[in-house]
Amino acid sequence: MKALIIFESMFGNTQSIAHAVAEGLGDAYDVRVADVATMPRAYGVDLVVVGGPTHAFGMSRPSTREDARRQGTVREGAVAAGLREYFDCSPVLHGLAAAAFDTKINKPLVPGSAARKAQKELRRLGCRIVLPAEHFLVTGTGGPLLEGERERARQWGAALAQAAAREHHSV
Ligand SMILES: Cc1cc2nc3c(=O)[nH]c(=O)nc-3n(C[C@H](O)[C@H](O)[C@H](O)COP(=O)(O)O)c2cc1C
Repeated sequence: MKALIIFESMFGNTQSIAHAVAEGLGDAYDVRVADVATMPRAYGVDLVVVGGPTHAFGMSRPSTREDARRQGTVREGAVAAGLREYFDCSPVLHGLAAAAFDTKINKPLVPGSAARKAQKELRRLGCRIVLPAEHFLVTGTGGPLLEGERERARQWGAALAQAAAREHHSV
């Protein structure tokens, strides 16, 4: 079975979580981790996972990515496109198993989530959500990740593989 993890990441934190989720998916899947900037096609895959940084309470926009660039050194190509632009030009993904995650600042009182918005887009495209949107925390805008978040992401990936397998058997 094939899984595609599509990540958006300005400073590398969401990228790191994407790779940890890939580790968690483990042997059950042949996993490809792809930068959203390459506009990877979710064609011929059994599971798609999308992840991005929370910007201004939701998914990034060109203006928030420019803001990120003003705040630090961003990954090459990261300003050009994000999950929002990916969804805008994605074909329908009817019945595809899917899940979303984000990274966000470790401040409980700051609301909003890129993953919840991404999950809504996945549903709009016809995906079946196999696990609810998950969040991984950074200590500041540029990171680093909170201690233990990479391991938690690996566990989430493993839980995702199990949930998708249960669904697969029940249809
Ligand atoms: C312009 C901008 C807006 C942000 N807005 C939020 C926000 O609304 N809520 C939040 O929790 N974090 C916010 N953050 C922090 C990002 O979530 C954080 O930079 C991101 O998780 C780091 O991941 P990355 O290294 O993959 O880009 C914002 C960061 C930037 C640059």
